[in-house]
Amino acid sequence: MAGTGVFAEILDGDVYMYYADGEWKKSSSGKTVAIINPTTRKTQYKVQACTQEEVNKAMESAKAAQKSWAKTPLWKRAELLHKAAAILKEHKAPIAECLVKEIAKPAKDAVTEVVRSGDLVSYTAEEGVRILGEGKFLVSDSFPGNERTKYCLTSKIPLGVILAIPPFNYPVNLAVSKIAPALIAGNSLVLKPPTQGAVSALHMVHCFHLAGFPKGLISCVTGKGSEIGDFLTMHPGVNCISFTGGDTGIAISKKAGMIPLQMELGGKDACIVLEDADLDLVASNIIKGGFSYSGQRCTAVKVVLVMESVADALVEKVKAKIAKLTVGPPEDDCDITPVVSESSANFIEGLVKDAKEKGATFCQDYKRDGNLIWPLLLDNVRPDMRIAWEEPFGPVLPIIRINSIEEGIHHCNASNFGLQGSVFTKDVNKAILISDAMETGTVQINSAPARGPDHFPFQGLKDSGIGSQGVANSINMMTKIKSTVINLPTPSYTIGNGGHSKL
Ligand SMILES: NC(=O)c1ccc[n+]([C@@H]2O[C@H](COP(=O)([O-])OP(=O)(O)OC[C@H]3O[C@@H](n4cnc5c(N)ncnc54)[C@H](O)[C@@H]3O)[C@@H](O)[C@H]2O)c1
Repeated sequence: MAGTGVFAEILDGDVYMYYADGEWKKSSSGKTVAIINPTTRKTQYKVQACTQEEVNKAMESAKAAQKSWAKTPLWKRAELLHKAAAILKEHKAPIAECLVKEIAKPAKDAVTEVVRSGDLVSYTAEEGVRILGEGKFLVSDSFPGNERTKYCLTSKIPLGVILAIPPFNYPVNLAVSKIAPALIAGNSLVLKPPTQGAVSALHMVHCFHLAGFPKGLISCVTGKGSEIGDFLTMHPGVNCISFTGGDTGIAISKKAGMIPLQMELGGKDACIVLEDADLDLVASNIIKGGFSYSGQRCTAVKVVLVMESVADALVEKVKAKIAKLTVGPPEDDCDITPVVSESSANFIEGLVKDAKEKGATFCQDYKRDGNLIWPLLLDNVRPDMRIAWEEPFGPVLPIIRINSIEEGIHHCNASNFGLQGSVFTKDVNKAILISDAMETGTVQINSAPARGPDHFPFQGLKDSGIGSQGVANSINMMTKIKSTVINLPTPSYTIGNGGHSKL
């Protein structure tokens, strides 16, 4: 159970402690932040509201710890990461329980998130020893005007202290996807978990603690993003920010100093359906893509752009599948569970009302109880409706009927987002042309958008982000190239098998 067994150490009374300098600590603020269970809408957990002074201390120890960590052999760093991964997987049940209670993630998906996170940590350790185990050797005579008088040795060096800020919807997976690459590359890390999801993240951090990482190397400071957020992101001790979330990321990018940024932000992933598409395949992908975790995924299908001639048939198939979705608490492993907060539910309701006023066709009755919103398909959505452009982050999916492929591409590209998109057709040549025309970081052919598998590159264009994620990309992003150039007094060439060089 959460907060018991090995995790009893992270709890003080009924308040979860924050982690810094290798220890679980109470904040001197005396204040706590309540974590509301989205299902019961009552306080489920409490975490420390850290002060700016405590953030400063965490930054200082991160800086000190990084210096010796960077001198720790790569294989030893990898070994510790493998150990943390195993501990994480061993304790999947209590961590999954937190995900169920804090963010209403369906029980089975919650377990999957923890196991996937353990796998991600191990994979990153392995990928890291290969990527970081290689450098480059360049010779100068390939560039015009140069003789072979310079040998350039390059290797990848750490950046320093990485600030990691994940969102609520994958508080464990999107935290380890920053922690593991940072650590394998020789960086230290300060984690600011989302409020909803903080306790899952603290349990996950304890697994790293139990693995025996040096003190100060990882810390986890809790508190309101609005209170310590700016202080963290503008902190002079931070050498790189890896952020996943919504528009907050755009504001952070503008405020952050001259440091590398990895920003994975919102999306409005379009699903373009051509006349020759396998409609059963499309319908099941729309259900999986649009409604799993109640639509609260960055890569959820967020708008369907379907050719008019097949729209009626597709809508019928999707409606039939929606009717089979179970709606209820995450503990019962329902398909549709309460959305993360009341304000999120209110926002979704605002989009639904706007669509109603402007004449969208409701394929089901709109139904809401607290934070629980029943799955809703809105047909005949038009570009003047907010739902055509905004990210509901809930189980509401708009369908826009199109009369040409160009119309679909135009709608996709008119969005300020450019995370992923998908195209359904049996004509692979058309699919490639459409993929090239869509201004998104990834296009899925004949499948719903998805971030995984976690070693695939993952990136957004436009307001959807800066940089690229995925195991290898994150490792590279959290390093910098360092060169050492050996200068020879005279050119030196090797002849190989042909004879002896004249010395
Ligand atoms: N592209 C991706 O990889 C990806 C993945 C998952 C979610 N998302 C996006 O995340 C959003 C949903 O997540 P959310 O509601 O947690 O996003 P959010 O932007 O509200 O919050 C993200 C994180 O930022 C923190 N934060 C808030 N204010 C801050 C500040 N001033 N300074 C520093 N940190 C601050 C939050 O506490 C949280 O940890 C959606 O828009 C979704 O599309 C994107």
